[in-house]
Amino acid sequence: MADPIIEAAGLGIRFVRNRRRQLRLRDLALHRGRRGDHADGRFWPLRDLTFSIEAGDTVGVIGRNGTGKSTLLRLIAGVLIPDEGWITVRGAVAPLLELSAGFSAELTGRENLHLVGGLHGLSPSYLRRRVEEIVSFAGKQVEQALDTPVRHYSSGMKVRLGFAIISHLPHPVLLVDEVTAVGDAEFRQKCYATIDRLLGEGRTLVLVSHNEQDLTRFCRRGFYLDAGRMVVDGTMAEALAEYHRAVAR
Ligand SMILES: Nc1ncnc2c1ncn2[C@@H]1O[C@H](COP(=O)(O)OP(=O)(O)OP(=O)(O)O)[C@@H](O)[C@H]1O
Repeated sequence: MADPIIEAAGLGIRFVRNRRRQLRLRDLALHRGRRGDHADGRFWPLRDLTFSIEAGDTVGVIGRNGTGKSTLLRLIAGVLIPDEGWITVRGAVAPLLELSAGFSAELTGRENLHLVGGLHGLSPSYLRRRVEEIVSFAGKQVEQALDTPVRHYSSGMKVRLGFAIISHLPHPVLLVDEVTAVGDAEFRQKCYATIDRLLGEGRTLVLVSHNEQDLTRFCRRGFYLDAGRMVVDGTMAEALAEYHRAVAR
């Protein structure tokens, strides 16, 4: 059998909160005299995660706010480096994460398309051949503003262009973080149709969402995270059931 496309063991990462900015009298009283992760602002948003994902798996990640879901996607994307354990991804990753985050405000839509596409490993000739298709996918407004600096784009236009670029990557691993929560109804339909098409091609999906319909629609498998730990690695229905039980407690 082929090796898993994503594999992690004992995976953990530590963040440091900016205590100067966040320090409050209440915190001072709470932490005085105590030495621990939180006392100096250091904490583990994710710890001790062990899992493997096979090519073609569709995994939904559920959990309360701030339990490390987006951090997990950023570790898979290679944007963050673990402090403990390891993670291996055997294939290129198309990250539908912060969709307009990589854009340079002073560059035009067209220039950003080449920049971001290039950063994700697409060759200039491949990009030139696909520009029309990508731009038409992004919609009329973006098409008309293609040679305007991105700082004049609305947030919806930036997200559309970002989605159009990333969804055209041929990469086998697709990471999606609440992308269907942004944009209007038409954009959402486009997102759904695109994700369906990409999954039909056998891509591997890791989806973070609070939208249970989306999770159930796209994912066979489910991870339920709580306080940075893996509580359930099972079917999507099992992960959702445990999450509901925890929320009701
Ligand atoms: N760069 C960072 N530096 C310090 N702390 C961070 C950083 N990024 C995230 N955090 C903190 O790490 C924890 C996990 O954040 P993460 O975004 O992974 O949670 P999440 O489960 O995706 O939350 P949500 O459901 O609200 O999107 C949170 O406490 C968050 O405030």
